[in-house]
Amino acid sequence: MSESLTLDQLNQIMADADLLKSKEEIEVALDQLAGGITERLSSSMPVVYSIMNGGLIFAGKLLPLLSFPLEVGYMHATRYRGETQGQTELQWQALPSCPMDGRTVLILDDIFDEGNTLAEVVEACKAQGAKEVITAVLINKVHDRKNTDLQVDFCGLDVEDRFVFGYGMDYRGYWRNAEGIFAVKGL
Ligand SMILES: O=P(O)(O)OC[C@H]1O[C@H](OP(=O)(O)OP(=O)(O)O)[C@H](O)[C@@H]1O
Ligand code: HPA
Repeated sequence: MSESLTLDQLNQIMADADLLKSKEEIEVALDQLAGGITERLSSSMPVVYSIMNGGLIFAGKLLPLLSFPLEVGYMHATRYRGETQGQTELQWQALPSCPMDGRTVLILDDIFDEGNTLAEVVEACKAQGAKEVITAVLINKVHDRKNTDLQVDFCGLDVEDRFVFGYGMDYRGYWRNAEGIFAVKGL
């Protein structure tokens, strides 16, 4: 575990960060995502899972834009655990909170980076009997280090290959609340 950060250091991280996507750009992307998801799933009565913690804000912003019947659940799977490098092993801190047997499942997560998290979550949902598993992410990080062949069904925005925070994504546990997508200086 890396050393904890002080208030001054955390404020400096924000002051030095580069804004990659503004609130306005994200809102446009959310509207487009909602349109596509509605077209595909409005007759499916899906159960929509957000992957905690990162998926929290994405889900909170997207769900009110979907005006069709759905159920909401959560699961908590973590690979980075407050660090800037992912671990090989995905740690489940909360298993899916509602039954998915025979259901259409929509998984919401903040970022598709190396892809391990979403790939493993999709497999877990299939193993639990989901009829189909659809994935949506706010951000896809563009690089050639994807560890999976999984193709995300719905993606809001592409970002460059830097460590990002905001809109649910953390820098060492902090700044998930930042209203925009920022890249940490030097990372
Ligand atoms: O595509 P990958 O390289 O697997 O990374 C993406 C995952 O990493 C982050 O979760 P994290 O493990 O940091 O847990 P958290 O959501 O609790 O912060 C993020 O929320 C995604 O779930
Ligand atoms: O760039 C990132 N930022 C925050 N969390 C993440 N999880 C995977 N990649 C990232």
